[in-house]
Amino acid sequence: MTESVDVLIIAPDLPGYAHPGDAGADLVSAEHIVLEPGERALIGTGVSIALPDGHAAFVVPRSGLAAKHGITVVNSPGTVDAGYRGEIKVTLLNTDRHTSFTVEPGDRIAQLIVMPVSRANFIPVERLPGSARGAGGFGSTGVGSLATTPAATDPTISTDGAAQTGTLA
Ligand SMILES: O=c1ccn([C@H]2C[C@H](O)[C@@H](COP(=O)(O)OP(=O)(O)OP(=O)(O)O)O2)c(=O)[nH]1
Ligand SMILES: [Mg+2]
Repeated sequence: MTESVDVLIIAPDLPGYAHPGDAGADLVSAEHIVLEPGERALIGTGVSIALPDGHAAFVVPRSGLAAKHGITVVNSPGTVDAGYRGEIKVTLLNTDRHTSFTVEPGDRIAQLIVMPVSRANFIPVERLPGSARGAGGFGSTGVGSLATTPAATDPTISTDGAAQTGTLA
């Protein structure tokens, strides 16, 4: 954890970090809502913020709700832009196939992570510089256990020809 930043906020209750060093501050629901199995809803938090320039906040699921109830955030991580002054809302989804999930006002439904972000200057080029990974992705190093992955056990084995040339047309 690096330095803290000042975030201006309008909220009935301030989002809270449960422990020192936590990255996520819990967001609570401002609404009562019942999510049927497979149902999603856009839920208000009553929170509006002004982030410092060069920062964004990300709305991410709580692992406890995910593991115990199958509750997640549809667009995770939801991106809150520094210039956004509206209410932060959470697109909660009940992935459980059998059990509904009830949200009450004050329930902690997601968490907010404030991060520095870079703005990119997108520079058009004909070729990209080479890299060890090259164009390998989407399981190119094997799926699952590292022990059964040739590329992980023998670094001299390349799993993708593009990684040798290191260029993309
Ligand atoms: O989980 C989220 C995601 C976004 N927002 C707010 C803050 C963000 O700055 C704004 C726009 O989000 P995004 O850019 O992801 O949505 P969009 O569909 O591209 O909408 P827009 O056209 O307004 O940019 O909505 C939330 O409150 N919760
Ligand atoms: Mg947008």
